[in-house]
Amino acid sequence: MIIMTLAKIVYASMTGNTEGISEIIEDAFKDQGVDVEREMSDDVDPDFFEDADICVIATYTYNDGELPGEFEDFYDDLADEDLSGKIYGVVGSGDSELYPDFFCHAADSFMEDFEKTGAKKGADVLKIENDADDEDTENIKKLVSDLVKAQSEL
Ligand SMILES: Cc1cc2nc3c(=O)[nH]c(=O)nc-3n(C[C@H](O)[C@H](O)[C@H](O)COP(=O)(O)O)c2cc1C
Repeated sequence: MIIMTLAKIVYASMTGNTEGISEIIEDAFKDQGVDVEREMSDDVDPDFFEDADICVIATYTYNDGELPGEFEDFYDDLADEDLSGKIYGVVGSGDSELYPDFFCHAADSFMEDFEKTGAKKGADVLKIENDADDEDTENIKKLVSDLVKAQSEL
């Protein structure tokens, strides 16, 4: 029996930028032959990542560095999860012109959150200016292949 790698993505998106980013992440995993599930933050329980091999968060940042409100409960619960033996990665969308001091801070917060779970970082945080352009799409593909490689080397 072949056991497939499973990647799970949770995202929050108010105006669609991060949703689009999460779709690019999903497609990149599929291109690598990885099973993938993608859910909105409102739709997931704290144990969502329990059966995942690779855990990915995609988040925008709100109100001067804050998490999206719809991610707060999941964020609080995530730190208490035991995700040892798994790989994690975080992608952020933000606006560095309007919020230069807080650019993608919610993504940084999730990197710290994951550290507490025992999961292993598979790639540095990726920060995207609003919606993903071609260069961002390439960077997302690189992040996904780094995550898959890190998982295969566990
Ligand atoms: C009220 C408000 C506050 C924001 N605060 C920040 C911020 O602190 N840091 C940041 O990088 N982006 C900030 N943004 C920009 C959004 O994160 C950015 O537009 C993002 O692409 C929105 O993602 P979405 O389309 O998935 O909702 C803010 C946007 C709004 C409307």
